[in-house]
Amino acid sequence: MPVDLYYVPGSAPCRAVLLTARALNLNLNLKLVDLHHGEHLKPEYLKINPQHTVPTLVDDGYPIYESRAIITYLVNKYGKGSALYPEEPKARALVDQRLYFDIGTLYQRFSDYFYPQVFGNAPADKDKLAKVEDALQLLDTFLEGQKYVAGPNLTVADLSIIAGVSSFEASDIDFKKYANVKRWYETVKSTAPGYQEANEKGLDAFKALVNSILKK
Ligand SMILES: N[C@@H](CCC(=O)N[C@@H](CS)C(=O)NCC(=O)O)C(=O)O
Repeated sequence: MPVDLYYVPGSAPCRAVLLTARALNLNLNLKLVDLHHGEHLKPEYLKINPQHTVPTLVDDGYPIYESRAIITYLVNKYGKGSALYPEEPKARALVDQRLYFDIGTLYQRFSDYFYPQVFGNAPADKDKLAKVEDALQLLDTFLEGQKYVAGPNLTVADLSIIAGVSSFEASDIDFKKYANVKRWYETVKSTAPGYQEANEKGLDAFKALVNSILKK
């Protein structure tokens, strides 16, 4: 039974899933969703994901959405014993903490700051920018003396966070001024399996979309 992934190449949460699949050497059956034409709002799609988001994974008929739930599921199911999502409770708790920091703080604050400018024609809000900078400072602190965001090994937390932080490249946020973040970014780029194919390609599509909108 194939594992289907409903996705959009430019989407950061979709890129996190593609990176995880590559790290697990797992082939996904990719199904492009045309958000622009509202394919995600059609009854067939709402049946598998009422939240109408990408990514959505369908494994043997079982749908899972929310990228961080998908990537941890993939390691649980297809990467038994993998360091990508360690089983030891404390090590796992640290990975989970980073994933929740990502969804609730880091990527959330970036979305609050940047997407109204891109998709809502809103002016840049300096208070929102200060919150993003505060989150980047926290990430920098987490990375002090650590190779990866949850310790010495690459984990799904790195894959989720790099998919989001790489999207910052489309904005005016200079995340490379945080020395630990800059070093970590280069490390993950060069050590995450299939990084170029799984993240960089979609990131280029995202940047092109942002540029085309902001130039109008
Ligand atoms: N927290 C979700 C966010 C997913 C999300 O918002 N995806 C966007 C594309 S990047 C989407 O599907 N937007 C369409 C919609 O919400 O209707 C995840 O990580 O999967």
